[in-house]
Amino acid sequence: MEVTEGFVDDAEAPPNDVLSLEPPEDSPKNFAPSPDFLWLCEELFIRVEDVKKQGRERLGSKPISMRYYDVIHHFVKLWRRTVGDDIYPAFALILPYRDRRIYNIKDYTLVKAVCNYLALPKQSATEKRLLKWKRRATRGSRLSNFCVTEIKKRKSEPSPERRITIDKLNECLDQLVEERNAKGGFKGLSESPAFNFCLQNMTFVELKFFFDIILKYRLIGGQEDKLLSCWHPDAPEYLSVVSDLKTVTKRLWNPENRLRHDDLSINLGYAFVPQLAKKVSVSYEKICGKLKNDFVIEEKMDGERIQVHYMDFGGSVKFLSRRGIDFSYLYGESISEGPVAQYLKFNPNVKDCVLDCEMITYDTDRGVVLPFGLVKSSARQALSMEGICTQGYRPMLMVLDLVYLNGVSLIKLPLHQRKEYLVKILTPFPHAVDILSYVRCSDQIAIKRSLERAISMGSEGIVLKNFNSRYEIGARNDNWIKVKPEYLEQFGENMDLIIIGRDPGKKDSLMCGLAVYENESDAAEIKAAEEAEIISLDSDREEADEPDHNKVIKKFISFCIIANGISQEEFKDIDRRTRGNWTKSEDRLPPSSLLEFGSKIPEEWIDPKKSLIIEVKARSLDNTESSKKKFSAGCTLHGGYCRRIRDDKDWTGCYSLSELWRERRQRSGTAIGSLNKKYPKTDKARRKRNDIFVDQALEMDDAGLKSNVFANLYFYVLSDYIDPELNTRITKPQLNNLIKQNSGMLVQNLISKHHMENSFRIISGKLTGECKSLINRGYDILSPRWILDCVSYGKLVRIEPKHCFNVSEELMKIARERVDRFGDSFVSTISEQQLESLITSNIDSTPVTDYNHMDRSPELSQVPIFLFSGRICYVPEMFFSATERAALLSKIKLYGGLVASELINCNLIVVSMTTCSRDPPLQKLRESVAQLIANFDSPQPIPHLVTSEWIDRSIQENCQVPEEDFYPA
Ligand SMILES: Nc1ncnc2c1ncn2[C@@H]1O[C@H](COP(=O)(O)OP(=O)(O)OP(=O)(O)O)[C@@H](O)[C@H]1O
Ligand SMILES: [Mg+2]
Ligand SMILES: [Mg+2]
Repeated sequence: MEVTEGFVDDAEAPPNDVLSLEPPEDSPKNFAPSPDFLWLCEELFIRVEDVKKQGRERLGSKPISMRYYDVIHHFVKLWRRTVGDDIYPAFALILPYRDRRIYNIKDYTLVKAVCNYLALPKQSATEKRLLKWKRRATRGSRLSNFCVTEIKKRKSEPSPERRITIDKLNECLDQLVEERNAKGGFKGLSESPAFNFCLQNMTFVELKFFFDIILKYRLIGGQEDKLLSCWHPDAPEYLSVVSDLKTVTKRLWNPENRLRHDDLSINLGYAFVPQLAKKVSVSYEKICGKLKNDFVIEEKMDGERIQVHYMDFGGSVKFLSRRGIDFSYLYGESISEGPVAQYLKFNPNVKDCVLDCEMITYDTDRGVVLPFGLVKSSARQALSMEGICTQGYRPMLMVLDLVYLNGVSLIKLPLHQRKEYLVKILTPFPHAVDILSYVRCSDQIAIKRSLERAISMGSEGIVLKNFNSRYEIGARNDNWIKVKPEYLEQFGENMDLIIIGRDPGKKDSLMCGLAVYENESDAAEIKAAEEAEIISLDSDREEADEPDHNKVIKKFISFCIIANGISQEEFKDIDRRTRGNWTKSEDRLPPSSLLEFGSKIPEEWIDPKKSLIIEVKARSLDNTESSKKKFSAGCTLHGGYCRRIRDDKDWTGCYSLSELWRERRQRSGTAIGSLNKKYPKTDKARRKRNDIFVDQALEMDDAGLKSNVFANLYFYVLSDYIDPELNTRITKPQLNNLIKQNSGMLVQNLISKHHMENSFRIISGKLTGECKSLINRGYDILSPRWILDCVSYGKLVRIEPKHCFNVSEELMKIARERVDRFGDSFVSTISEQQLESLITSNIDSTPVTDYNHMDRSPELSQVPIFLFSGRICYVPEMFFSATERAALLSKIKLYGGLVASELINCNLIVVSMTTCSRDPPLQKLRESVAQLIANFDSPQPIPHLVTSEWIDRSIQENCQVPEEDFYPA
């Protein structure tokens, strides 16, 4: 069908009211001249401060939030009655951090400029005092107070003929932006005419708030939403869609005129928060149900989310990140230029439109789309126009959705219709602009097949979208579901954590935190707010633990320390971008309403709202008793690694406590805990994988041959065993098997009398009921550890404390004499696993008898020879020469890793560095990996696949680096 200008009007096209959604032409006007800035200070800022000062002590019976509301309501009414309908000039000053103007003024800059203005000598005592203002700060005091105090001492208050109006101040600020950002001619703040004009003409009261504004302080801290919703009930939500105060105030000035849901929508030229995909861990069947058995399946592309605003027939094009950062200078500002924009081939009748896309990287040398990992690292260095297309890479726009067309928002249309329109208006251009393909499906088999296919193609996963769903701005719900394989040796997805603390002495570690959402705020406040109709309460109970952009972050809590993966440049970058925002903990701790620590307190902390987000690779969760106390989250990450600074996210994008809990719940799933999740007992294929330990035990005993180690001994095995170092479960049948293979005899109960006391061993790793009663009857119970050690050493090892689960005093005494203070055996040779135990116990100073109950120690991974501990690597022969492979294997073993002989047994696959993602052997290998999940009805953990470079880099960095960055390209 030919596309005609009016095709959106066709019968099947959007309902008519969509067409009438053009923004109203009339814009708000003020009838009175601009009020004085002093008036704003007195009518709003000071009154808000007064409420804050009075605090929670009740004045009359009004709760504090009502008192704030009164002040704000009064101000808004006053503005409307005495000034007019355009409140933008005031909002820009009241909400400076929401204002787009960038001044680049930090504490330091301001202090220097003020001292300069006071004509103080360099490094004066005053200057030093001001720079250290935080030390003297009591709660609620700010740098602006201290600056004004110093000015007061030396200058008298000016009494200008005319006060500075709000408009005049805004002009000064505009000018300040220009001065501060002027290329080449950059001047210090003290030389700024705009700044000096304000200093000379403002009263002390005004000055204080002026300083706050240029420092982008939260002037009415916490009351922003009240202010916005007092002005217009839809303003808070609308601001979250358009992220621009000017747009909000221009559109929303008559409270009678409510936005329809659609208006919380796409605005040409302004970033909106894109719809996100939700991760669910349920069966494919349930997923189908959530998607109403009618959905499309797309590949999950790994790049950066980007939205294209195409305007004026391509005369102007904008590429916006989801935070509204404009990347048009990189990709092109109109269709006549730029590495991407010039390839946007739209039907000539398209005047304007908005596309939801993913920007990926295309390898021009080899003609492939780069797999994950490389995209990000290549994009990171390529933030200049020159950088972006050189070195054989180029950006490629993968279009996912069409959400706006010729003045009309399409978000109400069902997905399939948006997709149909998309292909009608846009012609792909090879390697530069493409439309993501999809298939329509209805059952779980399709999901499973697609996931298998994604794995065998080396892709990140798939995204499923309800065929008939509308586009929901900023939502993350069941209409878009992402399905990725789980990975072995990894805890959930990478987490985006907020930096909250650091120890400046230790240059290489950062404390990170989680967000806690406001699910239940203080009951009195909710009531007051409800009465005042200033917040709408979320009634959707089911989604209660679902964070989305509408939810408010209540506070942050400490979670972990990240010591790996942060390069020197990244440290400098973090430091530069947070300078001036750090507080020494010994001077002052953060209010616990903002940031909460456990027993571990960093030397310096930062307000999370002024901090940065890093993407952290999460290997496993440590919820030992000690970490429960150390971090306010009640657990911590073990082996976390910083993959990158997330420039595309701010503090609101922080991973949350509820997400962590969901992940934990899902991991614990059906069985007892995370250990079991990997190897559900019920499943055949799983059980096979579980043979790994047995294999190893046998392998150590020379090529898996049976031995006579247990000849003439009888065994009674009571329970499974969880190996504390490998985090692996060895089941009772496996233990029995191991005993049999090594010539031991099994008894099924104790009634059989045909054995002699001293040729009989009871084995248990758990205090079961039966075990208890046997202990009470005076039997010695040995740990399965003893079985494993005997098999490993190929002989009956002498009983040491670690082999004793519960034994008589006498036996324990003998056992103790066989080891030194740290439990190191005087007799047996030592395996790496055991050395690991020794070192752990040494560090923890755990009593020697406690081995069996020990957790894998986090400190351990810092010892280089345990770098790969827990890793079981499958190194397929076909990718290496014999010598190469032998070298690699010894490296793995040297650093504590194990080698598996079969794919099914491994938790990491290593191929050679020269392997190309399209090599047929690699494709076959990935197909085998895909087969691992073939018999399951929900996503299963699979091993990561890396090139041998991962081994080298891990050794070099002395920690396991992110696997996804070492995928064969
Ligand atoms: N077919 C697709 N449909 C929707 N989103 C896709 C698709 N392919 C890739 N994406 C990307 O996946 C992201 C959502 O996936 P996910 O929530 O796992 O985020 P992510 O890739 O980890 O990145 P982030 O942490 O930024 O959200 C989207 O923001 C988008 O950038
Ligand atoms: Mg992504
Ligand atoms: Mg993510």
